[in-house]
Amino acid sequence: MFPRKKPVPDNPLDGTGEEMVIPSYVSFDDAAARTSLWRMLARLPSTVVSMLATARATAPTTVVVLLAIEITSGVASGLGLYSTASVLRQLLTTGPTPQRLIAALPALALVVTFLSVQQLGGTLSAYLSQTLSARIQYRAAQQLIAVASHVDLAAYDDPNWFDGLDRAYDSSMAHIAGAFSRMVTALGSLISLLATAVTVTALDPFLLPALVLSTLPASLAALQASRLLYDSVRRTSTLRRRRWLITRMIRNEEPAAEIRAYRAQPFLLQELQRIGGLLEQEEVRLAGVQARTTLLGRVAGGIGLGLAYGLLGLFLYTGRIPLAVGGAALIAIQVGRARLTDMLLAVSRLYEQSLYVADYDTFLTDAKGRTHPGGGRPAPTTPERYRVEDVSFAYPGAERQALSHVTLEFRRGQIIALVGENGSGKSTLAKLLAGLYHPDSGRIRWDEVDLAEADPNTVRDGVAVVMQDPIHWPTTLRANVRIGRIDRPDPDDVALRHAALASGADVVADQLPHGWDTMLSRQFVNGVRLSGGQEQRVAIARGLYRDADLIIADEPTANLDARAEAQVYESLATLAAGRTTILITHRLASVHMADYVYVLHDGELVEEGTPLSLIAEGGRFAELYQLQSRNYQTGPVPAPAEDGG
Ligand SMILES: Nc1ncnc2c1ncn2[C@@H]1O[C@H](COP(=O)(O)OP(=O)(O)OP(=O)(O)O)[C@@H](O)[C@H]1O
Repeated sequence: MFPRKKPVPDNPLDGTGEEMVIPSYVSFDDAAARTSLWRMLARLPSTVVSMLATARATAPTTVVVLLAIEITSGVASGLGLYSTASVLRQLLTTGPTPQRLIAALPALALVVTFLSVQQLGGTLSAYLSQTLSARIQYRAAQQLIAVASHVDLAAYDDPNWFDGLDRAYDSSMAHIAGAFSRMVTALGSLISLLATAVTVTALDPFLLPALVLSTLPASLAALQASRLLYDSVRRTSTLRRRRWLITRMIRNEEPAAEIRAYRAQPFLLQELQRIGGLLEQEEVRLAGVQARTTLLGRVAGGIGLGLAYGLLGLFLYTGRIPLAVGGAALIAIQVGRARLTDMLLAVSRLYEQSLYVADYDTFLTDAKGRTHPGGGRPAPTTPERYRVEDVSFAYPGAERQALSHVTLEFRRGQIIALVGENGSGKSTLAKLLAGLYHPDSGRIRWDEVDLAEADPNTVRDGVAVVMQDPIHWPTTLRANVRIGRIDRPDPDDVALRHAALASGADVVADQLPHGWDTMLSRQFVNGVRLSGGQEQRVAIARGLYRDADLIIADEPTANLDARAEAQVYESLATLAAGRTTILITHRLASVHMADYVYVLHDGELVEEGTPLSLIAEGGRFAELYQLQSRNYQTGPVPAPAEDGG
């Protein structure tokens, strides 16, 4: 069992131990994973229906052909068995051997024919089921990614979301296709089994229980072993994701320098070892319980088989069945056992995979619940007023509020600066203003439209965000800027060059070996890696190319040199005309370009006013401003002479 107590964090990378606890999101499914065998079997029909529906949506004709083939080969196997019994009957009657052989020939021909049909059907069915499985797998993975890419940003603050996503992705890639193949196998075996059961019953109805007795226990044990495996996979999913994150840090280019500079390898390796140890412990535990379960099943199966043969012997001894029928019954029992074993093993695998398919379905439902349904009032295209009304907001799962009762307002055309110390809530407020999150209480309005009721797509259309840590798309420089508004027609690159000029990205393009067509990722041939400042210029160009009414620039010049910074502020000032600009910055000198400043502290709005009035007031802003400007007045710059000369 995993420890449920928090371990003592002796490693800086130690988590709280929470990853060892089953997340609340999975508690329902976890309960399902611990359910009884009978409830487990009861869920199979819904899986079969869901798989058939997926398969029909993917390739309807193939599904029908596949089912027809399975039914044909199942019936052929039953008839083959019946013909085998006829052959035996002919061979075991009295009379000269050559005559008996000749008499058995027609039945023998039937056996060969039916077995050939069965073999041919099996081959065709395997081929069709494999191709269909591959198509189902790609379709499921595509659907999953499409749904995930549209969920609201808030999902990404919830660790359970990542667990669900990882599990569903693994399921869609590995198990959905497998579940379909298993279902075909189970269906084929079931049809064959029914045909065998009919044959056995035709020979003697009392032989049927013997058949069931000899197979059922081992198959039930297989089902139980599958359930145990699934339970274990669920319990370790967060842990495996953590291992994956750490190995990804070691594999990726970006953290490589810092890991080495800080010599952080021992910490990472120690953490990997810790996780590996826990997973190993779980594997050993699982192997033990699975082995016990399988052994019990086999012992019970052995007893069942003994009883079956005993029953057959009794029938022969008492003369209930003749020797010929006994021989045929022996073969039928063996064939029937093989069919039942095939079917129950396929069902056990199908059951196991049905749990993963359920994960996938649960994830899709969960993701839809986390996605704005679309629609709503269209946001105004050129709002005159933006209002934040008594807004409070805490990130999902966070104990502290990131914003508390914030009220402010600004008009179109203004440049608004949001300032405050680290963690004061500036970026959060900007994200709420952009409609990326919604307040827990209070409202954000563009004119009269409450963003919580607005169509998110129209809100997005009205905002250009230059993020603090912008994405670097692994594509060309040109596409990196154009992605700002991918559907904007710009045949002669006029808008592109305009945005580039204003942001300084034109200089970046001039410095690159293939100009605008340079690939911005070293993981591709001829790709390059930009410097932090160059990346920032490209991100600003992307924001400007978006040509939106509200520009949110979150620390847009943090990585820029002094000249580029001056250029960006100049451009922002020019672009601000007729638009609204929200500037988040720690460079308080640049705040002078703002019309109005809001100062946040611990999520609360503590000061507001024009830059000059705030400096004059001598409050928090003035204090931060003085602290920063002192850096420019000391050091190498000589203090002014006392006489003022
Ligand atoms: N995605 C998130 N999930 C949970 N908490 C978050 C998230 N983003 C920010 N926070 C928390 O919200 C608070 C406000 O963060 P925010 O990023 O808005 O501050 P900021 O003023 O922009 O800081 P900085 O100047 O460092 O960029 C902080 O306590 C931060 O830890």
